[in-house]
Amino acid sequence: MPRPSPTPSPAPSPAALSAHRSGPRSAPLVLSLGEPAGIGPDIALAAWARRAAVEVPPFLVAGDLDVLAARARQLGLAVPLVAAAPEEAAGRFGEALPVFPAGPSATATPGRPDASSAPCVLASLDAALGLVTSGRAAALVTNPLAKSVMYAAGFAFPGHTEYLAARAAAAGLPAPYPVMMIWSPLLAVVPATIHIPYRDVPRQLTYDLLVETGRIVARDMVRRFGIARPRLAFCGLNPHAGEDGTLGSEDENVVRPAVAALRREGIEATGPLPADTLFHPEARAGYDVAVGMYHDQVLIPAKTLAFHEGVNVTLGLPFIRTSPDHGTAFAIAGTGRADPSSLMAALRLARRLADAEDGLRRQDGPDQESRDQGRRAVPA
Ligand SMILES: NC(=O)C1=CN([C@@H]2O[C@H](COP(=O)(O)OP(=O)(O)OC[C@H]3O[C@@H](n4cnc5c(N)ncnc54)[C@H](O)[C@@H]3O)[C@@H](O)[C@H]2O)C=CC1
Ligand SMILES: NCC(=O)COP(=O)(O)O
Repeated sequence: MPRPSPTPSPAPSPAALSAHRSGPRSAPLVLSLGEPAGIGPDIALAAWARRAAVEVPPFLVAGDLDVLAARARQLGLAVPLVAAAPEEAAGRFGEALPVFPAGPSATATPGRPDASSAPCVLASLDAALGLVTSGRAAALVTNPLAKSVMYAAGFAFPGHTEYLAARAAAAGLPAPYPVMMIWSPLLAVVPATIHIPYRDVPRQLTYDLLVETGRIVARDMVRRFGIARPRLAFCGLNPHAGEDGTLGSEDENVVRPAVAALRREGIEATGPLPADTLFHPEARAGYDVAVGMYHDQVLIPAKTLAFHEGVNVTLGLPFIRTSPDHGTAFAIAGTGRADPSSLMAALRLARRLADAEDGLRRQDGPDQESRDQGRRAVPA
């Protein structure tokens, strides 16, 4: 079988550009399908099935309806599906799971991923992105994709975080730098470096990266999360935050000056702090966001404390994007064992952030609204 090459769709859509006029408050959330051989379809169906019991905001899935229908049959879930435009989704959500048909079908069976799914994954993501940047959907929620599957098919980005920022920037939207945050009511963390090999961390951990990350986190915590003076705790890179420079130089030479620069800008930043003692309850009470130097330093405590409540939020994007904090969980795809709680938390947080953004836009007044209407949408 020829290897599919996932190609982002290039052409701008005039209809999408003008549709930004619709206000997010009236628009539903859009969920990408994610890796079809993983648990994305399972948790989308389960979230809809529990919509009344646990308050799930209306959403529609962008992607292949047949994948969802087949998974519902396999799981024995009576979830009616309806092809719908975003404008119809909220009205249909009570009776059926709305699906915005997009892209080719996938042939991979649950638990057995192969690169043939990549075009289906990417078409769903691009369609969802187009809906959110054109204002037809209020926020983007992404189901997990399998990075190795996408890489094998030629996908040139480490993950959603970097892909979405690149697409926004290519469309002329302001996307300075994408910042990954794993958020739960217990703990919010940001890895300053994201999906890179460990050996590259010290080299990529620069003063500029930390200052820019701190600025974006502080700004989004104020604007989107409503925390008036967010407290940012920066982990050290080395054991004991370098023990005054005796256990590595990065803490003194890179992290401390970056924290000082953020403080001069009025941002409440502290650090470098020893990471091993930053996550017990008393320590957590002292900050709003822990900024880690590498992925696992902060994702391990976040997922250990709140795996099923955790939400992956991308800060620094010109639109709202959330995601469950977990991956494709191939071993349990199609078995009925996938817990949809993290997806439901991602949907609820996306709704909350979109409503907050909408309120701010209204406060900013008609000038801001007309600037927003002039924004370029990322083509679906
Ligand atoms: N946002 C995204 O697109 C993400 C994608 N991934 C991708 O997922 C793939 C698998 O990654 P893993 O490291 O194995 O992590 P994983 O999160 O898929 O699985 C880790 C463990 O947690 C369990 N698990 C995960 N979600 C669950 C749920 N909703 N209910 C019950 N149990 C659940 C799995 O069965 C497994 O035992 C990789 O290809 C990775 O790239 C991982 C994280 C995020
Ligand atoms: N470990 C989190 C993760 O892999 C999520 O990546 P992304 O696809 O949201 O960029």
